[in-house]
Amino acid sequence: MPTPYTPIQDYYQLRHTIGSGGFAKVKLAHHILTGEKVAVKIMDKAALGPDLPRVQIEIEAMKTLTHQHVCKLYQVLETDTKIFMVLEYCPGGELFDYIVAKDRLPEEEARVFFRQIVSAVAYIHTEGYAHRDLKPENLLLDEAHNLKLIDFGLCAKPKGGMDHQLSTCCGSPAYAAPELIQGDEYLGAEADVWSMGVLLYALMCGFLPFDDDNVGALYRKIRKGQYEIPDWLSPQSVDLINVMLQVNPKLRINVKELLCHPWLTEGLAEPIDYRTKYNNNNIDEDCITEMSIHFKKSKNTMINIIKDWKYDDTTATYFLLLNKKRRGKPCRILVPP
Ligand SMILES: COc1cc(O)cc(Nc2ccc(C(=O)Nc3ccccc3)c(OCCC[NH3+])c2)c1
Repeated sequence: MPTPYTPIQDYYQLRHTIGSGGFAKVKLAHHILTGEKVAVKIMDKAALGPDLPRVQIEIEAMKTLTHQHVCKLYQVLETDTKIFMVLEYCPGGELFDYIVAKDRLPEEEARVFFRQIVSAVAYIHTEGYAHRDLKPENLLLDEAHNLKLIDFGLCAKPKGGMDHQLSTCCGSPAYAAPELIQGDEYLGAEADVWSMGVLLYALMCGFLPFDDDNVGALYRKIRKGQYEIPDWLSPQSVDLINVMLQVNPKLRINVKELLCHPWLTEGLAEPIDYRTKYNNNNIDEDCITEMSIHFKKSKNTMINIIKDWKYDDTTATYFLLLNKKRRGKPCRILVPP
């Protein structure tokens, strides 16, 4: 049965499936104009049902988040029955599988990864978002072995800002903060710090601080906040885990303090730089030139079209050309104008 025509094929050559989850599957694809590889997350609207609004929330979040450690959204296409999210290609797979394969990570390697995780989370918090589902499965490795945060399906942008209390319980139990599973009102940013504490523990230990097959028993352990400290952990790392896994969110370290914790800044002259390396306000010259030739527009017109950020093929072509340039490849469109 040939795949029914979808507009996605005007812009991408779809390849094999690289992942499938609840109501989505992810396929490898090539962007026709630039030749760049991407991941296309394909969702069936009917199957999404009541979860459809979560996808809209994620797409709106992804449109404002551009950061070196957040998986980039390039384009969104919608048909009557499907939603396509064209995403940054992360061939290194999940951090979860990487930890399992190595049993646990040496402290130095865990520190490099954790700096990337903290910078991604600090960035999304400054943009007003909490992720709320931080876990190794939601951190992918790109081809340069850098981490990319994915899956903002549970993220929240509280209307009243990051100090506004949230109440919906979500995310994976083993990484969920006590106040979140307690059903109390909670701050997304504080809950994300707890999840990062569980993540750091998993990175350096290879197992979870709170674990139990019985969910009730697991919740009790999380609320007690007691966990084993293996003898291979250094005193500094134990201190950091301790201040992140504080049951009382008001006693828990916050992201700003996290960025200058001694364990994280070891060997550095200043706190972790979490700012994005992208600047969507000054459009890259080489990309404008290439695109204005291909699309037969003046440079000024091309700049204004790009600055609409419609997340159509123009947005995708711009970011993918920028990616090519960053990887030292020629900033060229492969198809004749
Ligand atoms: C914002 O970024 C998002 C949001 C979201 O909802 C889902 C994803 N999921 C992704 C993105 C990229 C890949 C990927 O590139 N995978 C891959 C590529 C080549 C070889 C192997 C894997 C992705 O993979 C899903 C399977 C990973 N276990 C999911 C990003």
